[in-house]
Amino acid sequence: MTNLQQRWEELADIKDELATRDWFMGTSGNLAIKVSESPLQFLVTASGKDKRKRTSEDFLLVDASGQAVEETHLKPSAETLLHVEIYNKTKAGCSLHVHTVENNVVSELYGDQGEITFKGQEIIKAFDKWEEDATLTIPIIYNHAHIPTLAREFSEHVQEDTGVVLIRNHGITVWGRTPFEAKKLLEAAEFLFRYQLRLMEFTK
Ligand SMILES: CSCCC(=O)C(=O)COP(=O)(O)O
Ligand SMILES: [Zn+2]
Repeated sequence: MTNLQQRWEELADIKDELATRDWFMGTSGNLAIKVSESPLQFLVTASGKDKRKRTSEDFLLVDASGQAVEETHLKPSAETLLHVEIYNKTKAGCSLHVHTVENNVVSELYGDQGEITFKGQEIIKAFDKWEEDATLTIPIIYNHAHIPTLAREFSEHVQEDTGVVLIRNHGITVWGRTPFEAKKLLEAAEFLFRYQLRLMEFTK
């Protein structure tokens, strides 16, 4: 199997797994995995597809500016520019974007603050924060319809090889050095969002 095929299968497996969680409602969401460093090329989901289906047209290879590397009728995800920022600025190997009801509600509740901070939660360790009083702050950015503008604002929060950003009333984007790490961060963030919403039900 070539490197490209291996990365394809890896991303397809993650897509299947996130699909079992019902995290691709209404064709939402997009995923990417780095294939080569120099030149920078990554696989990204084709736009507008039902990401619950596994097909030979699920992904296409794009370059450092998000353009398809080869002639294809497939369109890269409408949000490819966000993945472009991640791979150009960090050593991340995988980036995942999903819309869930929980991440949308949390982003709306805390959107005016521009961030949400979690503390006293064991699962914060998933973000490599091991101190007893560790806090995790997730930025929340405005959902600009103009994707280059969205990508520019998103880019301000892309500083490390791992990260997580909420886009208000839109969804979450996470990235990690490996697909395993990106998925771990996504699951941990969604756990925290569910916890927060559940807790609020009892503290009204
Ligand atoms: C119907 S969801 C609207 C677009 C979006 O936010 C998304 O995540 C999916 O867009 P893509 O072009 O990647 O399919
Ligand atoms: Zn989206």
